[in-house]
Amino acid sequence: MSQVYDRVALIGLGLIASSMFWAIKRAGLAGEVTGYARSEATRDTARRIGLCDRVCDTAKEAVEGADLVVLCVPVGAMEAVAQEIAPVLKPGATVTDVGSVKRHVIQVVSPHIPKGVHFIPAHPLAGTEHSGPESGFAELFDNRWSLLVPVEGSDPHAIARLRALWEGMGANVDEMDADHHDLVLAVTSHAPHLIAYTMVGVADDLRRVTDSEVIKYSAAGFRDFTRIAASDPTMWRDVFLTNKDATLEILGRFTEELFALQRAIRTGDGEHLFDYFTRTRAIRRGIIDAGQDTDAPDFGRGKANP
Ligand SMILES: NC(=O)c1ccc[n+]([C@@H]2O[C@H](COP(=O)([O-])OP(=O)(O)OC[C@H]3O[C@@H](n4cnc5c(N)ncnc54)[C@H](O)[C@@H]3O)[C@@H](O)[C@H]2O)c1
Ligand SMILES: O=C(O)C(=O)C[C@]1(C(=O)O)C=C[C@@H](O)C=C1
Repeated sequence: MSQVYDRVALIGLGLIASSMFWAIKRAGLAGEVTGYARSEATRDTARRIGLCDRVCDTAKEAVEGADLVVLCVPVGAMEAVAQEIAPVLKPGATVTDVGSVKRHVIQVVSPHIPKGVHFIPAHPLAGTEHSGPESGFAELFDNRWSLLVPVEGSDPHAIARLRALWEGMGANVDEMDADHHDLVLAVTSHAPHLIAYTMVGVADDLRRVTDSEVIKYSAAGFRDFTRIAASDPTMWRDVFLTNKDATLEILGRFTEELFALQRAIRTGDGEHLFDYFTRTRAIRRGIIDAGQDTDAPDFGRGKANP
């Protein structure tokens, strides 16, 4: 892979920024990568582990002269960072972000982007429950989607360049409108996280009744919930506060379906339960067949589990 940008600046040195750094280095996609994080402790850690070619003590210093600036902070911090770096953005540079919500980021960041600077929001659909500068790894984006959400009048050449960066980091790239993005992610990511947080909260409430049995006999389903519910509280608080409408819409539908299932259990309607689970099983199969669950073990599909 050849170099896509001369200089890239990463603002906020957590899971996504550190993974981007290692993926950029793996493929030689940038000449120099600078980085900035708000806390001195994070900057020290970054310097110690060689995260970024140059770690700067201010966001402005990191951004000066950069051809690409990537905002890798929680969604609720995007506006303040955009406002701070705006005066030093290089004409012709591109600003992008990796936030999990897109309409809100566009609303609060766009007004701060000077004329002559491109703004192309993005969102990699890849992550883990870990956060911070030491949690990143070069393979995070391999074979995952990264969605570009161009705003009105986005320059096609700048979009193509950002696409080349994400493809160079191993991702498959698609473009999507911001509102559609926020609705899709409310279904596939935001509501599921809230449900996991709730389920683990319920288990915690029951702790006095069950002692430590919930942990001791934790079955696979609950373990998956605990992994998701260990995700960063700041990040997820911001996601729910900024993707309010779409999340509430999906939770409304979720509650209706939950009530229907609750009723089927109470009335002994096995047919309803069986049909429902048959339909949802087919969705899982579809995801695996589309090759989008790289973590899924092969359960011998087509043999014992067709
Ligand atoms: N974790 C995921 O699974 C995931 C996946 C895709 C996208 N995202 C999005 O990526 C962004 C970063 O998430 P992450 O998982 O890398 O988070 P993280 O917690 O690992 O890192 C965030 C970094 O931003 C820094 N920061 C916070 N406020 C700041 C500010 N005002 N100025 C400068 N730095 C600040 C923090 O100190 C930290 O270093 C978020 O917007 C999130 O929604 C996360
Ligand atoms: O795998 C995980 O741990 C994640 O939660 C990653 C995940 C997701 O929901 O898939 C979380 C938030 C993002 O914005 C994108 C990806």
